[in-house]
Amino acid sequence: MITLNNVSKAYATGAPALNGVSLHIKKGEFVFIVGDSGSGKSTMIKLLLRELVPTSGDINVMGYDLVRIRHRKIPKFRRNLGIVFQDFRLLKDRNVYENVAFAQRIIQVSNKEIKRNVPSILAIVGLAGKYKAKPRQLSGGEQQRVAIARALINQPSILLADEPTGNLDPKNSWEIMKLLEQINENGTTVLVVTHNREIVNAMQKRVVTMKKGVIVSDEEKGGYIDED
Ligand SMILES: Nc1ncnc2c1ncn2[C@@H]1O[C@H](COP(=O)(O)OP(=O)(O)OP(=O)(O)O)[C@@H](O)[C@H]1O
Repeated sequence: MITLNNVSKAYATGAPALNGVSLHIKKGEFVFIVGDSGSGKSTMIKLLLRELVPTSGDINVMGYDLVRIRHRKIPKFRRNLGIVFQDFRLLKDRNVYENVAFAQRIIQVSNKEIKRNVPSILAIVGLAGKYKAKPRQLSGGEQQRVAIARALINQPSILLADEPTGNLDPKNSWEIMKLLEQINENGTTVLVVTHNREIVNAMQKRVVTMKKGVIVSDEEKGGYIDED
């Protein structure tokens, strides 16, 4: 489903952000990517989204060769991916329903289908009663649920979450992680970049640890490795 083969990425300045990274993630896995600030986690996410191209090495996601993919095929490739960020990135002047529906309008789903799909995804994320609310009327945890609904509405095979609990308190963080786990149990491959040590240790999932652009450990049912 996701294969990185000896991938390096150097920016114009500084040491390479990724340096010879190889990683294979199978369909249906739940994987945490952890590591210090600057270890290369965001760079890896950007490479998987094809926002960046590696300096060397190969990346294959869902059968797409992301080094050689043609530009016009990138939007279609990205439909396989849902993405959630630390800062939610909701449309502030639109209500919950519209924030989620928007992702379907972009790919020209009919209004009739949108009216069926949006309530059903809002029920899955536990927001059925809040469809008229604007983002500012919601808690951080609720806003992240809207973002997750938006990421899932087009039924991606892979969900990428970049620090999804970075702005949340422990209770909401835990609820969001449980929701991601449930989504994974329903068949979506889930990758979560996080600094949340307690959650990583408690969840007993695969943990890939990065340091200075290399993978220093990759463990099934792993934990958060302390620095030094
Ligand atoms: N656009 C850029 N130009 C130059 N260097 C960059 C750029 N983006 C990232 N870097 C550098 O690449 C390295 C890896 O950065 P990256 O953002 O991937 O780390 P990270 O693990 O996601 O960090 P954080 O946890 O703080 O988000 C860092 O040394 C960073 O300074």
